[in-house]
Amino acid sequence: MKVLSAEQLSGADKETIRKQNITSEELMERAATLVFNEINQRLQGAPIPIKIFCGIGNNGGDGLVIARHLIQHGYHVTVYVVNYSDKRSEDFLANYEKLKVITNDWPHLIKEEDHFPEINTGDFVIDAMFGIGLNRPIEGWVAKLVKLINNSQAFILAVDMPSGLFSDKTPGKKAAVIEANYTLSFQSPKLVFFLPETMDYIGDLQVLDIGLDREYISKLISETFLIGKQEAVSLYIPRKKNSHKGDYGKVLIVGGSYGKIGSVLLTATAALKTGTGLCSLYIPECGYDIIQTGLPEAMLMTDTDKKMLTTYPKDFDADVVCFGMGVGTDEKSVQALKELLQANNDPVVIDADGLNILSNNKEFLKMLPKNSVLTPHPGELKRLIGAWEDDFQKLEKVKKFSKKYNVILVVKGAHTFTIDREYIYINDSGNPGMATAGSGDVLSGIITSLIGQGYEPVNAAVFGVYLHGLSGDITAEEIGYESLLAGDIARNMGKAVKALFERESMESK
Ligand SMILES: NC(=O)C1=CN([C@@H]2O[C@H](COP(=O)(O)OP(=O)(O)OC[C@H]3O[C@@H](n4cnc5c(N)ncnc54)[C@H](O)[C@@H]3O)[C@@H](O)[C@H]2O)[C@@H](O)CC1
Ligand SMILES: [K+]
Repeated sequence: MKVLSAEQLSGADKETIRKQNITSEELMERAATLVFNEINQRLQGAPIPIKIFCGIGNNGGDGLVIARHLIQHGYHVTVYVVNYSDKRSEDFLANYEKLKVITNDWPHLIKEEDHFPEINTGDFVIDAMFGIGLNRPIEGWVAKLVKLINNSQAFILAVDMPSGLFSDKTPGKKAAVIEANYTLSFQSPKLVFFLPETMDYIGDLQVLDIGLDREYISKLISETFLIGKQEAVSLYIPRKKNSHKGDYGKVLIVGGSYGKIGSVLLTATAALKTGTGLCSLYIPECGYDIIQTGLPEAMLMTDTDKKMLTTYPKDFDADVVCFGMGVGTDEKSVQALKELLQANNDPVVIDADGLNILSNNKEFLKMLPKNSVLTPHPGELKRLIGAWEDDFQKLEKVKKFSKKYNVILVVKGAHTFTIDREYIYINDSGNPGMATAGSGDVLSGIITSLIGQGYEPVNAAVFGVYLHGLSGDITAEEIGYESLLAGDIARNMGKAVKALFERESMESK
């Protein structure tokens, strides 16, 4: 799904109004009615107090439409107009008049702190103060109102986006932003919904298709995509009946050191479980028995050093090489990575200490084969590209790095971002149970495996990240977050691939 900017959305808005020959008020009616339907479906007429806070722009207009439908369906509604300015939008005014026709309970005007209502724990608050039109931070008494709502413990539903969030920049740590429990957003998710600094404001997210012109949207050039099940399925390459193990990649995993052999074991298990035909490992000698016992399907070569990697098997012919998990950053192991980069022209996957070695030896970056995949967590990313001021600046820095070195970065987080030059792919699978040791080793194994099976490196990264999250979701469903182990993610890869094609799970994400 395309993640559109505020400009693109308002363009689509205008084109829809023109092509469908409707007014902007009718479009507002359509969008806000969808929000009402969602609320009605969930509340089923429950007599809980609903407090709707409307701004004076079109987000506020949505709030008024929602209020009208709720009142007409017998809900207990109180409407507040957060009157921070007198410049009410036309569609706000039209709906203000319509509301007056159906109720004697006129909206309460809030113009200062003294007008604030009481908000209680059991209230259902609808935040329709600001949407994509916010262009400066919320200040003064409106900021105080936002804090009052946040502190109330009431359930908060945000319309389009939580008030206080911008679509193209982060609001800053001290800014007044609604902390929603649920966000119902129109037509397209916004980039800020997925950034580490701002994702917590969103709560659960649902995107409503408000029927903006499909043709116009399909022609819009977007550089940012949300990857859900549908997008993931489209990347899958089916296996041919007439095939043999050589068709599914000869993978080489290089890593491990004394005390960290488990990492390569996880990577190799994940690679084989993702469908790799032939999996070989190159590890320090101390890991020999561990790997042979733990993963009899894998083949093994050992370094002459007992405890760490010192060299790279230059003559070994692999389709794809993965380097870094559990390696450490000893000078001798730096040499191993250097040899690997000198010997390889095909894309490689670099993770963990492999990334730290790159950060400590920036001259290696130019040696990375084109379209190699780097999989940093936030700490490793900082060492690689330097510190950033906010998440938007981070994205710009990563794009620049990706372009400069011709590599793909998998920036790991609650929503993992795969960045290929100017393109951003935001992953929508996964859960907090996956924040566990070895989860990243498994991800590297999955991506490496897919590259070996013939996926383009960027597709391997995007699809691999999705499958990794999906396997984590399936595992968490079975055993909960707390006891989820990285090895479980690897072992459940088969279920994840199967789930891609199951009807009911197609609908769930
Ligand atoms: N396709 C769409 O884009 C649709 C948009 N609709 C709604 O329209 C919203 C956008 O409406 P608007 O553009 O009127 O903007 P908003 O309602 O988000 O903001 C209201 C106005 O407040 C002013 N403002 C901005 N920052 C302020 C601040 N810090 N303090 C005081 N005033 C400030 C701005 O001039 C802005 O026009 C969307 O978020 C959505 O809820 C819907 O009605 C349906 C269709
Ligand atoms: K809002």
